[in-house]
Amino acid sequence: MPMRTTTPTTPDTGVPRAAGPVIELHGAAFGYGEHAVVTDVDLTVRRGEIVAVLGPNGAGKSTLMKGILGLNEHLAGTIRLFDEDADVTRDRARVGYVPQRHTLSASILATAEEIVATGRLPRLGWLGRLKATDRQVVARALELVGLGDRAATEVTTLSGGQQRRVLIARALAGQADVLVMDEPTAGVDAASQHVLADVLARLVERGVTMVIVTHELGALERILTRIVVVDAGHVTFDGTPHQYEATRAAVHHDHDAHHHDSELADEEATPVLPRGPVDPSGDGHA
Ligand SMILES: Nc1ncnc2c1ncn2[C@@H]1O[C@H](COP(=O)(O)OP(=O)(O)OP(=O)(O)O)[C@@H](O)[C@H]1O
Repeated sequence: MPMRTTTPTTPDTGVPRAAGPVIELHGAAFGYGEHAVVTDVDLTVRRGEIVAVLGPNGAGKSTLMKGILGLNEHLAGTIRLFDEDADVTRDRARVGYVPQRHTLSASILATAEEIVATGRLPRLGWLGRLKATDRQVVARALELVGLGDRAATEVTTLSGGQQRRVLIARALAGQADVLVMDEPTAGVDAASQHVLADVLARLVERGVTMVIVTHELGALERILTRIVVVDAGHVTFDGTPHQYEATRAAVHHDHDAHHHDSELADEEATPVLPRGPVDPSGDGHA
């Protein structure tokens, strides 16, 4: 995995100024069949960024992530991965997917090690056999998420937070440069959220880029470099956590000024934000 560079960083995000784009969407639309769910998406994620994707239920967050991964219909615009047209990228395994935990069905009888080993499949030859080096990669991935001592444990007997870490290790075993995660902290208690955030922080130090769909920032907040809000199929905000907080504060201030004793104040966890700055690197290149 690539190491973090010593290139000068922007004070606001810590992301190297010259970090190249790993995901670039321009005017992109994704959906199912011919029905577009998210449209007009312009989004650039640079190496080393940790981007949270927020938004209400049904806003299109998962649809956008699946679009990046090539798992649904690409209906308009362009997608580039690692500076290559996504349709011709040979190495899609460089983008790892950590799905929601319920993909680990209770009926699966497999150890943590066996689940993580499936992450090697895109990297195996046509015989599909794990070699000694593959086993080492699997063991390292389990160690990296703090489950080195649980390799032989049945996944269904692990806690929710540990199962999520198994899924992260599976994506790491594919030696992904970018991890796209769907709700890694949902339903996980505060203490386990902090363990997960520590695991993700360790990955950041190794230069992994992350795009994380989440309903609430929680323990992830301290590791984020950027926040994107999706609402009703559109990106409605894209900026640093600092800019996000400032915008939220302004929205609430405005809201409170108009609804002093209204019950509406708590109605929406993610307020509809005006479109924010789209260039968190501050170098003029979105
Ligand atoms: N496989 C599918 N086929 C058809 N429509 C789908 C499919 N998956 C999602 N949708 C529709 O796309 C819209 C957006 O759903 P999506 O799951 O992307 O939202 P989300 O923001 O991730 O929501 P949540 O926070 O609840 O997970 C919804 O109207 C949903 O019904």
